[in-house]
Amino acid sequence: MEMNNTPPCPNTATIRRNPPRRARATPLATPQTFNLCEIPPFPNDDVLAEDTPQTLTSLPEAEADHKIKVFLRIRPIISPSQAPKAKAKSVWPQTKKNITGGAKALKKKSSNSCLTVNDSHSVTLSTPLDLQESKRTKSETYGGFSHVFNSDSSQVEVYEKMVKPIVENFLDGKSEMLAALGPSGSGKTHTVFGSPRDPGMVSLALRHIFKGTQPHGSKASRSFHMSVFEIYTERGKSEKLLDLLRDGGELSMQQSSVKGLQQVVISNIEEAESLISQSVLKRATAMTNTNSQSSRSQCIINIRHIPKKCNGVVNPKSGAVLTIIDLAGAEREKRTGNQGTRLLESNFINNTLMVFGLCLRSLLEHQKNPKKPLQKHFQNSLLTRYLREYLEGKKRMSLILTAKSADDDYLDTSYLLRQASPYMQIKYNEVEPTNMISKKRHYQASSAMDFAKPTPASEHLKRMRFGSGEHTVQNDEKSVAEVNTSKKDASAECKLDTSSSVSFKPECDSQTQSERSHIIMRNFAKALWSVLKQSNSKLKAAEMEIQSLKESIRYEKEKYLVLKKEFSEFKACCTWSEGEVKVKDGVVDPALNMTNSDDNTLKFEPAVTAGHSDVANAFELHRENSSIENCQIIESKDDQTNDDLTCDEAGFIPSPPQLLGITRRDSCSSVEQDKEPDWDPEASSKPSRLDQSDEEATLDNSFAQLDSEKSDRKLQASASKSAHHNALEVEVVNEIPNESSKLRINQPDEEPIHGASCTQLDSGKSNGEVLTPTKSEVETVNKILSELPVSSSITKNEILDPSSTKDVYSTKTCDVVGDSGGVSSCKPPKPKRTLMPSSSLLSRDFTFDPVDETEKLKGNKGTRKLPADYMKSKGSITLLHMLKGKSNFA
Ligand SMILES: Nc1ncnc2c1ncn2[C@@H]1O[C@H](COP(=O)(O)OP(=O)(O)OP(=O)(O)O)[C@@H](O)[C@H]1O
Repeated sequence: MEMNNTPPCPNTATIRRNPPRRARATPLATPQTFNLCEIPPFPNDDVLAEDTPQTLTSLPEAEADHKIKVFLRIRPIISPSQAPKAKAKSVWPQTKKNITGGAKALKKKSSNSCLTVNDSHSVTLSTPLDLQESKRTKSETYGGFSHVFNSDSSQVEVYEKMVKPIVENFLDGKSEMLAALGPSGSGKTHTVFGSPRDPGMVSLALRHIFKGTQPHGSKASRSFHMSVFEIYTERGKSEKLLDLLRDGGELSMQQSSVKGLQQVVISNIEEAESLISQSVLKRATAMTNTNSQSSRSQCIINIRHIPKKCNGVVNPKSGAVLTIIDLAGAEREKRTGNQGTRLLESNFINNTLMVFGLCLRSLLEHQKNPKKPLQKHFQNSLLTRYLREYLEGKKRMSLILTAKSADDDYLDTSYLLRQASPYMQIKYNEVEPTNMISKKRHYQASSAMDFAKPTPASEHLKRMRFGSGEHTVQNDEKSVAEVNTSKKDASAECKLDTSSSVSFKPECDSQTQSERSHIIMRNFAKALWSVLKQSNSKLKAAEMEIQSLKESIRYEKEKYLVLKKEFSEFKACCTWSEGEVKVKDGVVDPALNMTNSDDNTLKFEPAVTAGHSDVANAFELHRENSSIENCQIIESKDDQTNDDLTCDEAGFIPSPPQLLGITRRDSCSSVEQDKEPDWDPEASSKPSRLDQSDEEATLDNSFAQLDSEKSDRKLQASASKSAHHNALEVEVVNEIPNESSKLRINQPDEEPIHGASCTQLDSGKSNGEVLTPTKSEVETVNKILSELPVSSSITKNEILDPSSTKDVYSTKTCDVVGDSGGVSSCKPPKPKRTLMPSSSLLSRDFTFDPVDETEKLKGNKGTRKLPADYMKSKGSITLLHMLKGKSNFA
């Protein structure tokens, strides 16, 4: 139906008013003389600012700043009667467009609007009545626009809200791109270029640029260059580039760079508007059914700032490019009715716009899902190749969507909104820093000067470029063309002397060195600052850890104090009385401290420790009148620590080996522990017999008990003592049969020969069997007694009768001591400071044969059990041997 109503495409003709194109001569670059100015201070504050720009600005604003801005402008509905008027007013220089044809072609439009502005950021697209049957939805709402300009919006309003921020960013050194996108006749060209009476964004931006630079006197420090070119198709065969500036010709593109593009220096608004009007006249346009002056090409306007060198330092506030693109409108064949060349142009335009949209869609999908690779759609058209960095999100880009709101334009508007509204979600991947842009431009300009004849200095400059790649090289070439174009302009500030030979002044070298140093220092400061931040975070973490450790230490200290207090309280619970040790809770620390009281009673101050609950020791050492020394040690069978006992010099000092010599009830007596040691006279009066078999049995029993009750250490010590004296027992019995006044010195782990304790042991084993000395022993004893000069009081029976009240050895000891010390023979010698073991008592009076078996025993020191053959008779033989030695000594 629409096809039938569409008028046939008029015979349109593309008119170009530009002069014939001819090849330009290869430009020669010349060194540029730069004015020296003051070096800006190093931005320490900016580099070392603690707050990043993201933190300074609010998050939504910062996030929005890194997204593509999409604006929507709704063209007013133009009635057919207004069309000629509008046509007459809109175009600056009237071209030879087929105005009449276009006017005729203008179809009578519906006055109904399908597009309603909800607010400044959203619109609602309503389906026209004639299409509601075929459409599922009656209306669609599109939101998220940076701003929606309704049909009443003026150019100035659009500029203020859309382009002005872009221009300000451009003046601040940020590259920006603004592209007008929409269907044919929607007002793209009107928005971009406008008319002399109603100038568009380009003119307003130029006015802003020069208005803003003039008051600051920045004419000397800022230089703006402009280049305008178009991408068109010639009969739909191929894409071509055309420089729209005067004397501009065909251009070529390598990668993403346009070769041979003129860049004209513009110093004021008049010059700039003159260039713009010339470019518009030169641009290819044609009359279609939808637009009497439809653009047939993609027009690209670049306003670039080439920074001037000031003492070799680029002004960081400069160096950016503002790109404004007036895209050709998408056309539907049904609407335009294009045929022939127009149809080919229409296909080219639509294809270019499709590639443009594919690039943006691929970028959006790639950003949503990084695993999805970024498609290289940009390679499919010159436009997208040129805009590659923008379409890859590396530079800032804004889109102005122009839409027609009439019901007849519903399909075009719906397609535009559905296609372009997702673009507002695109983010900039990496935006070139301001300073880097300026430096890059500077290097491009520097390279342009050295283009004709590369010198070592120029090679040095190339090496200094950041992110150097083919694109940079191409930009250099582009800059060469631009710079060489600008030299033709008389008003250019930096005129290039083409006649002069190419040379690189040392000044430039020093300038580049200074710039390089500047960049290095800035980067170093940034790196240092990042390191400091990391260190600061680590330091904070370490401080937190230290704090937690302090807390734990404090807790442990408190715990320690509580335990200490409990310990002191427990210690206080242990009461001590003279001459005895009372243990509470059954815990006594075997590490006893002994003190000598005034009444010569040794007190043991046990240190109570945990883990000894089964220990119940009571030691009592009592000394009376310093003449009689009684020592009684009551030891439980669980005692395992009596070898730790010590004694001060004033009294009895039971060194560990000595204590081992004290009679141990568990080994030599059957009396129960925890009782006052009872001396069983009956047991002591029992006849004992020195029998080898019994001795062996007794020894075995004794060792067996020791093995089960004593530690290895004590056993070794005992064995050592027994090795010296081989089972001696000395017992001093007072006249008064007081058990507490008994002094027993016994080697429990050695072979007991005489005495009550031995009787006890023997009784346990032999069941009362009477032991009778052998004949050889009797003879030996008689012989010895006969040789002893001081043993008149000792009879054979006393020696051989173990049941005698007086211990033969005790008596013998008394006699010996009495002889040597002049003390009564019935009393023991004055107490020594140390309690010598039984072996010591004998060894101090007896001289031993060096070839004694004791030496042999040393080899068995530490063994639990002596050889059987050795143990059989050594006890008695050793005793006799010692007695013999004593007699020899005497
Ligand atoms: N906002 C507007 N106010 C008044 N007139 C407008 C407005 N927008 C567009 N026009 C008029 O509409 C007509 C078409 O506009 P324009 O040529 O700018 O469309 P276009 O999108 O550039 O079309 P094409 O893509 O075919 O070049 C022009 O005569 C223009 O003056």
